[in-house]
Amino acid sequence: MASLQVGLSFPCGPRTSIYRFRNRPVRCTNERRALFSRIAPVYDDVHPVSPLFLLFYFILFHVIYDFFLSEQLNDLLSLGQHRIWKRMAVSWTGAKIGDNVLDLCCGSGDLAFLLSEKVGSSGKVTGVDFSKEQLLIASSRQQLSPKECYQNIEWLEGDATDLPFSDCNFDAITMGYGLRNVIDKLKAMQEMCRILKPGAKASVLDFNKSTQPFVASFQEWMIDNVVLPVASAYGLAKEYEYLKSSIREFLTGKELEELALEAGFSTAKHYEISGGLMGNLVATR
Ligand SMILES: C/C(=C\Cc1cc(O)c2ccccc2c1O)CCC[C@H](C)CCC[C@H](C)CCCC(C)C
Ligand SMILES: C[S@@+](CC[C@H](N)C(=O)[O-])C[C@H]1O[C@@H](n2cnc3c(N)ncnc32)[C@H](O)[C@@H]1O
Repeated sequence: MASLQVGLSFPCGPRTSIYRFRNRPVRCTNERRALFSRIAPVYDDVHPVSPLFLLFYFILFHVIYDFFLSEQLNDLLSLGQHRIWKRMAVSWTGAKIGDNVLDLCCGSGDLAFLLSEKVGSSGKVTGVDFSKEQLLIASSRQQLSPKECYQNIEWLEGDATDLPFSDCNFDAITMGYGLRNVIDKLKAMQEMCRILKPGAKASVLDFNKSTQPFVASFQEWMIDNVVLPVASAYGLAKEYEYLKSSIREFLTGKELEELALEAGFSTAKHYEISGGLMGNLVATR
């Protein structure tokens, strides 16, 4: 699979790069990419100053948005719980110092940064996402952090269903709030299985599609009455509206376990988190 580097004039460190390796022609996939790119900050590209200043404003805007809006929004909506859920997802991978690990659908990089702390400077983390806007935020967060180990992260633009890695490559994979948004979920799981080393784990964190009517109703009530009103105040109502239908159309824990086995994993266990509102699939190759 050919990898073609995108010419981004972004002040990245020597080990930071963003690659593009394939455009997916599927309209629906493009729509989802557009949705996540809209959630990433937009900026005014008609500015009568030099390209260097433009770049500066662009980075500043992304950083401010990321730290003071995006982060706060998920913190607010989950009462800070999403940080704990993400730490749990990383722990479940069993990643350790020196490992070569992957964060699929990395978005602005929360899980990749946690993985980076686990594997240390002797390890390597790759963050893959199909939204360039999300990757730019991730990259700017990396550049602004004083943490030395974060220099072990590389960002790649790509599709979870068609990954540019050889077989048996990674010691662990995380995927946070990604699989629910992927159209061909079996293909994504097959790709994860293919690129993991034998015995290595994929940890897939997402909203849980509960089979208990009370939990499912409470989850929907929270989305309608807490998440949507708060997201509206941030101008993101449309983007968050998509949450409820995507959870309804998602797979239950049992179905996720079956999907992982069908994709070739040898074992799969789904754990419910926070009373069944969230879930984490742990699949071992
Ligand atoms: C970080 C979180 C979700 C990421 C996320 C996933 C998506 O699929 C999206 C789709 C469209 C827009 C945005 C996203 C998105 O940000 C999880 C935390 C954020 C949630 C919005 C909070 C959900 C609240 C729960 C329903 C109830 C929480 C109860 C808690 C124990 C207090
Ligand atoms: C809700 S965000 C989650 C980001 C991050 N993992 C987190 O937990 O904060 C979902 C991300 O998945 C990405 N995504 C969705 N489908 C994808 C696909 N088929 N291939 C690559 N990335 C995808 C989106 O661009 C978005 O950044």
